[in-house]
Amino acid sequence: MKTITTATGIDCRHFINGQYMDSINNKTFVNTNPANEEVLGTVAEGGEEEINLAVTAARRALNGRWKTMPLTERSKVLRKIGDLILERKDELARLESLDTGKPIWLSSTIDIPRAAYNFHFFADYMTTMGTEAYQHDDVAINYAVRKPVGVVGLINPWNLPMLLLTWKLAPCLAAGNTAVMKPAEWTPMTATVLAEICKEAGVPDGVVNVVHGFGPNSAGAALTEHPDVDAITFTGETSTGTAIMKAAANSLKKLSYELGGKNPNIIFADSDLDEVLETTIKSSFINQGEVCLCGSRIYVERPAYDEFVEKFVAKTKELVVGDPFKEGTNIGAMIGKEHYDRVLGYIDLAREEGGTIRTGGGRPEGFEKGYYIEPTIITDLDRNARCVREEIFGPVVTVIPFDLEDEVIAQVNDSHYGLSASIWTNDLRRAHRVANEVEAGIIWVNTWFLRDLRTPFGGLKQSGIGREGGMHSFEFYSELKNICIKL
Ligand SMILES: O=C(O)C(=O)/C=C/C=C/O
Repeated sequence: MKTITTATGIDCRHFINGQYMDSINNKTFVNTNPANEEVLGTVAEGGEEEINLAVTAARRALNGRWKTMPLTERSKVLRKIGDLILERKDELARLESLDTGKPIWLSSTIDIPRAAYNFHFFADYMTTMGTEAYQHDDVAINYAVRKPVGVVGLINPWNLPMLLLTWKLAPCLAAGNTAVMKPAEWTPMTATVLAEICKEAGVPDGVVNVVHGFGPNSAGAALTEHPDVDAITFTGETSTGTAIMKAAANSLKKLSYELGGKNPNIIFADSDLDEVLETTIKSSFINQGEVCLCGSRIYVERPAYDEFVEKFVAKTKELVVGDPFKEGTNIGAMIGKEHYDRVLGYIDLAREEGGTIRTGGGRPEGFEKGYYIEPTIITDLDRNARCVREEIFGPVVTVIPFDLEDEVIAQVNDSHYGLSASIWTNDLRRAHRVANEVEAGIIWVNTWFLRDLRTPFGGLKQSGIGREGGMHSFEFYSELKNICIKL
């Protein structure tokens, strides 16, 4: 594997049964850097044949060394993966920023360290797991044992590629499963390197497999339809989630989904505005707004509305959009042309819907190449405007005033999403009351994206199915068997 010494990328091949390999038909597709539209390398284009090879390897590996390996040894392997990720942090951060367009400081301080922590966390957590037992009078004793689900398909998004891949792969392996990973076509590089890191850490051949591909009838579709894949875990757009569910239905696969969101950020007038602004800049624009948890619907209690908007616009204007590898860049490039056009389309729609663009609103000056969009704040939109209701997944937020608590809760809950929400207030009772009423799976009060990996993580409604995190990951990545012994 060519390590990164220049601003170029690497060629990405499949990783099946412990070996890198090209596609059987030698087909490849080009991987492009969204920050300058230059070629980073080629990617093996996988399909049904490569998925079949990977699933066969994963099935065989289920009953090999991985099954007989003592729990403490498997825990050490996961810990070693985390260690090796940290050893290669700079290389992995560079690859992640080349693939995604996100600033290198973000890859280096969040994406890659969190990827390592995902493995370190589950390496520890897996050794603390218990199950349950019940004494049935003097008649019988019942006890439950956890067994792996089996072969798991991991279909990975492009916004936080390594953070999210490891968030799923770590518990998947901790529970004794084997994995076939399908990275997003725009971000193949860190997943490709992760495969060799797993092998170096002692993961037996066939336990971890990577198959690249894109578009319809590709590796992703083959993985979701494969009869010998027991479960699918997916993070991404709600519409793709629906398609996967249909494909997985015939073989009744177990599904874990973290899907889209249109997350409210509710700011009451009694909150500390400076503290609110510092976090709201992040929850609005970090990672180019390409985070499913971003607070893209901002509701401000009317007494604080004008001051908030004025200060929020001023701070947003200070943000630097540009080269992900340049010191001082706050916002990098969007993932690719298609998404760039889609987000710009929403900004145009906001104008048509009567919105006022307070700052941003398009492509920044001075960029010949690359998919850059200015951080954009929109006010004066009706609550039913599409830009208020639909996920934009870019550096674009709407700000809406409200007067009454019940009013803002009703507006916030009037959505088919229900992933996360932030609530800002110093009124303790109101914080609990509003948190209790908001329909979302993840609520932050006076903060955002503060993560404790033991907590249940996932969305309601069309934002997801199931929860991952701590015990909840094991609920998904294992099967509980109850054994009843007659005394
Ligand atoms: O922090 C996490 O565990 C996580 O899953 C973040 C998801 C962000 C999606 O865009």
